[in-house]
Amino acid sequence: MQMPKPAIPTVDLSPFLAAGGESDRKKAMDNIAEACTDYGFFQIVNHGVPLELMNQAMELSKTFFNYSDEVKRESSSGPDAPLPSGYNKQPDHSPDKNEYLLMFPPESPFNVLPDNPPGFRNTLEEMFKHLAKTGQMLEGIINECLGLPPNFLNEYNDDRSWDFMVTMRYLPGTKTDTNGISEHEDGNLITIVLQEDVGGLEVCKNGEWIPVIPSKGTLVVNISDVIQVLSNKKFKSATHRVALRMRNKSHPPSNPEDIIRITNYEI
Ligand SMILES: O=C(O)CCC(=O)C(=O)O
Ligand SMILES: [Fe+2]
Repeated sequence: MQMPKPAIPTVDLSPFLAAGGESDRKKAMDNIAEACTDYGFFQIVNHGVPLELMNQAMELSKTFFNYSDEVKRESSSGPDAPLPSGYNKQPDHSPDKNEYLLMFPPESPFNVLPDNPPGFRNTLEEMFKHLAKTGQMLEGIINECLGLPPNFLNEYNDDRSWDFMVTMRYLPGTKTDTNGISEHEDGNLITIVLQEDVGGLEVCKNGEWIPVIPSKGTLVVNISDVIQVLSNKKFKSATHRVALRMRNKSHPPSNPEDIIRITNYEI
């Protein structure tokens, strides 16, 4: 008999946002510590990012990515830019099949954000602010889970101007070419991913690939290298990848070209 695959745990963050009781908070922290130790990944619900805003960001991203390459490239920072912000597409020879729009915090002078579709820029800026707030809250929680000095993670890098957010579309693969992002670990502090309902994100645990099952309104959190080092490897910076073979009968996306992610990287 085949054993069911283990699932990446989901944690309710409401005790940290509302006036939650101490015991609910402690329970959530224990779940997070266990998830970070076992997988380096967990999912969060009741995180404070409005569902309507997340839906809007996804919808407007789809509209943007459906524009022609020529229009999208109007939001590219160009080869001489000091930083790779704005629109970019992986070159044809790249093993990773995706295109993306990268931004720094809303006030960054390096941002190159599109004017269209209307409201897109503002929506992305709002998403950034919300995810940054969620990131700060998670840093506080992880700080406590690890027993670090109070506020250590929030203060270790108090210059948040290099945090960045990527809105990405995975390109349609082929039968044999299912790679969205090759396996890797993230080099930052923590990463927060808004997965669309098509999934595709997989985490490696003991050599086995475990899918992160998407669920409406849920965000994925992954521990990255900095926390792995600070925790002396207690918390894992897990190897993960995006495999686009979810275009099967069990999980068909409404339109296979609309596989959108919004990912925020706390540096
Ligand atoms: O799109 C995803 O689900 C994950 C993206 C990712 O791993 C990354 O951008 O580092
Ligand atoms: Fe990653």
